[in-house]
Amino acid sequence: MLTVQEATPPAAAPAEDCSLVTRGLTKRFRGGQVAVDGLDLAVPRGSVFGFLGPNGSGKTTTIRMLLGLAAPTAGTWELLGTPMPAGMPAVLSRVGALVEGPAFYPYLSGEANLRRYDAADPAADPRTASARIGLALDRVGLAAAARKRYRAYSLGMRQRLAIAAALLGPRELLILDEPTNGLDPQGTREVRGLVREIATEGTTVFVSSHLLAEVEQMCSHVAVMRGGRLVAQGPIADLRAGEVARIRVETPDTAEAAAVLAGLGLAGVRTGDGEAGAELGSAAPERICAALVTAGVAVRGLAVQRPSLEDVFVGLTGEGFDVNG
Ligand SMILES: Nc1ncnc2c1ncn2[C@@H]1O[C@H](COP(=O)(O)OP(=O)(O)OP(=O)(O)O)[C@@H](O)[C@H]1O
Repeated sequence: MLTVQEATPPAAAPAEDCSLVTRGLTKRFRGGQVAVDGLDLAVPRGSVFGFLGPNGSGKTTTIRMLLGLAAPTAGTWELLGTPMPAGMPAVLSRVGALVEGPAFYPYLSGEANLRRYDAADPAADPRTASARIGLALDRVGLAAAARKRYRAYSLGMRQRLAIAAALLGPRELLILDEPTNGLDPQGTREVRGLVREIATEGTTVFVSSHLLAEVEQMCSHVAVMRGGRLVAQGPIADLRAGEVARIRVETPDTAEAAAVLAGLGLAGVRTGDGEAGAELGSAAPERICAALVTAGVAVRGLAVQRPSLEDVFVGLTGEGFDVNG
């Protein structure tokens, strides 16, 4: 169920079914600024979980805390069912992460760059490095370009290589901070497709974004941040279930049209300049059209309007969501 934190306790899947759980996670920076405020996240195993919020809403700070790169001021968290930070050494090899873009050498090939990354991991067995690197390149679709120099890679290829670096070794959880930031539309499509593919292989993906449309296309679940606080989280399908479609009739006969809509038992009947509308509910648009025409209403246009996910967020949070951050 989708929950709005102000109204109900936070959602969600029971902790044992989750790859990532936080309870009251808080970060107050020196100087007093609270960047993350009492965050309760529950990321179901196997989900593609969008961590959505405008720039500055606390996403990167949260991700840095999850990975042990910043210490929380308060709260607890678990990765793969293991309490952190105590379990970090045991769990980190099962978690891939892309936080600040990894630095790659422009004059080395993608493969040689990954070799350097792999060699820096003390847990990785050097005898199996080639197989591991080959598999990671294959998973991100760069096998054919493995020998190409990094500087000849497109933006999308560069980001896919960064994801390959996070996928050196089998991962149960992948944490990606704004993986499409700075990419052109083609690169964005490539990375989105890759994230979906990784998820179908059973890896839970936790991915931050400030783009609502992107999360909508890529994710099964979403959590919405605003000003360091969680305002909603749950499956996107539940968000959709909360949408109320409306029927809109363009007509000079607004009063008559409104009377017909009310007569059909539709809720939320409203009239405006040259139009009348109502909530569609389970009514069939063609029946509404027929009823209007039978009643002598001059129908100039008829449309079913389904609110965007952004409209749903506005309804849930009582404020707008700036999709461009
Ligand atoms: N080291 C720091 N010291 C003080 N304030 C910080 C520090 N790091 C982040 N902040 C502040 O904390 C808030 C949350 O920042 P954060 O980077 O986590 O947000 P974000 O949602 O990831 O945004 P972006 O996508 O722009 O990185 C911002 O107001 C930011 O200025």
